Amino acid sequence: MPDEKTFGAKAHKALAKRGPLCVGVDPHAGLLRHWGLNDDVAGLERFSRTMVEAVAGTAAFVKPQSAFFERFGSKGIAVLEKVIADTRAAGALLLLDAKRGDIGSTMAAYADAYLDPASPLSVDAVTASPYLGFGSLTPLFDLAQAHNRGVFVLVLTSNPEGASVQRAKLKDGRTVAQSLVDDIAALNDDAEPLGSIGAVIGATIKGAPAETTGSFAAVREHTHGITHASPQSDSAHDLVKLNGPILVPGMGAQGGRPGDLKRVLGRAAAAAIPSYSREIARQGPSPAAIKEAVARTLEECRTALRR
Ligand SMILES: O=C(O)c1cc(=O)[nH]c(=O)n1[C@@H]1O[C@H](COP(=O)(O)O)[C@@H](O)[C@H]1O
Repeated sequence: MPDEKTFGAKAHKALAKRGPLCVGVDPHAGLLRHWGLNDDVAGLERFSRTMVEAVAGTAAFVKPQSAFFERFGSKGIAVLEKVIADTRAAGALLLLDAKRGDIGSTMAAYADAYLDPASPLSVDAVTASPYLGFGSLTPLFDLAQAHNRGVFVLVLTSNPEGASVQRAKLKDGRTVAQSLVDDIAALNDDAEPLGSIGAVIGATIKGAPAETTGSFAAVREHTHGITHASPQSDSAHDLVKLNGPILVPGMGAQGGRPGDLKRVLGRAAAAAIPSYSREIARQGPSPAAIKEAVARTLEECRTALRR
């Protein structure tokens, strides 16, 4: 029986209603300059709140990147709190890109910061790094479940350096990335219509899932010098069982295109959340130009995912 209150159900509904798009709010110093703003707290606030005002009524998801706010200290965090409130009011789901990962006891404090409804930084879902071990994220998963929030676990990141860790092989022959997918799948288990634990898979990764290649070429291609390779292993990025939303960064500025969504995700592309930051923000500061870019990008993603 589907539980409509869970983050997975809300993400599923948002994808169906608003369409497959996440807009990142990444106030780079260069973008502030491009908008004619100073690289200070006032510039940060003007940029971020203009972005939210232009996109959060249309895009299903808005994803502020915490680092750009943190660099201004407490005043920057205060702006992030306003961004969170504005996004909520406009009806988009809030993903905070914080990429936290620590020992379990500290992870519990991160969970309180981002997923406890009483926190001023409380959001719908947060990104997390599993490289202290997937199990170290358990406090985050537990609080997410308790409060109907979500977690997006980094699996195959959009940067080329990620492959050296993520494509490395475990003793059982699976890649680290595949073991993460399997761990997430176990948490999402029989959730309907979608589990609340998501994966992050960059649009820029090379190769394709096992289901479309029928081989493990994808894994071999993306090794950047590391030798993997046994075709009999069951370790390509097989996403079919994931049963969770898939955040797909690397779109636009990093070279990912809507046509990459199906190439990278195969059948799991139905749960794709393509995410663009700089490509959309570069169209500013005119809110009308930002809105236009959102509408055009959403249509391109819709079309690519329909095919
Ligand atoms: O978790 C993320 O959002 C993320 C994961 C990843 O693999 N690659 C990646 O670029 N990101 C984030 O997505 C955003 C990409 O920004 P643009 O390249 O400007 O679209 C940045 O905020 C990154 O920190």
